Amino acid sequence: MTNIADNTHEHTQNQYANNTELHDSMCHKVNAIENHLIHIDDIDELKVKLIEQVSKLHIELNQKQAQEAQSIKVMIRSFAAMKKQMDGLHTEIAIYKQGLFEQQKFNLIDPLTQLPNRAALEERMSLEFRHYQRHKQALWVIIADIDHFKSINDNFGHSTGDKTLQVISMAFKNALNGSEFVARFGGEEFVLLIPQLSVNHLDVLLNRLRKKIKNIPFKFKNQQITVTVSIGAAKILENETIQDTFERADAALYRAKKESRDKVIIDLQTIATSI
Ligand SMILES: Nc1nc2c(ncn2[C@@H]2O[C@H](COP(=O)(O)OP(=O)(O)OP(=O)(O)O)[C@@H](O)[C@H]2O)c(=O)[nH]1
Repeated sequence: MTNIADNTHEHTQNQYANNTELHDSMCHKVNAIENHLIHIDDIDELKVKLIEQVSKLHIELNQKQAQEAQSIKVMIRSFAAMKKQMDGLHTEIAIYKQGLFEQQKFNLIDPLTQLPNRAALEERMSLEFRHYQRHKQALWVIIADIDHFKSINDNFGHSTGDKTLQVISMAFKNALNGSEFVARFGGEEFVLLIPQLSVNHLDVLLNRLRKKIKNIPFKFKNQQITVTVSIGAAKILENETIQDTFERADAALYRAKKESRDKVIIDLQTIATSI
């Protein structure tokens, strides 16, 4: 693009210099005609001189016209080349934008489970928190953790562990509707954000999910294996941050692990404020 602009600029400057030269020369001839008209009395001599000057003027006028036509041609060519380059740039920008968008999406997805990752969760938590501040609708933070997952890795290998994570991720994903959200927080831990449910409904939903996972017929090395999850849940309270809610859900999960595993515990403070 810069090259085209530079060439066009150079051409225009040259044309301007040539035009100025032609213009001066034509003015000179017009002056000469005036002089002849004033100073030559003999009609025949005057006629000869005038014909001479006018024919020179004709030639220069033609040159001027040719130069102007050439300039217009150069301009049209430059604009066409610039437009082509602009179109190319637009295409490049669109491809670049698409790549950036894909990259951003890629950066927010956990490659193993295809669930949103921890970065995506943090984005979503901020969004849900702002929504909560505006509308004060119930918002649940739920942390689920696979029980004794280390023993699956230890007994059946890391890739079996990976497959287990994929299957359980699917179960989480399929149990939720469009307004609900699940992310792989890390390792064998998942975080769910669920809006608007009452304590009882949430309890039913989470226990249904827990049982569904427990009933998945895992078979490793010809051995039937039951995989369970422990779940802790907390509802956001007035005047707390979503990080506070997260901490309470984590404490509830800790209790579920400690009490028996394969269990759902809803944070006590949440229950007290919901009665
Ligand atoms: N296969 C596999 N294992 C993982 C991955 N991320 C974390 N882990 C394993 O998950 C296991 C988690 O073990 P722990 O934190 O002891 O938890 P646990 O065995 O589930 O025990 P509890 O949570 O107390 O029931 C560790 O062995 C990690 O190596 C992963 O992406 N793939």
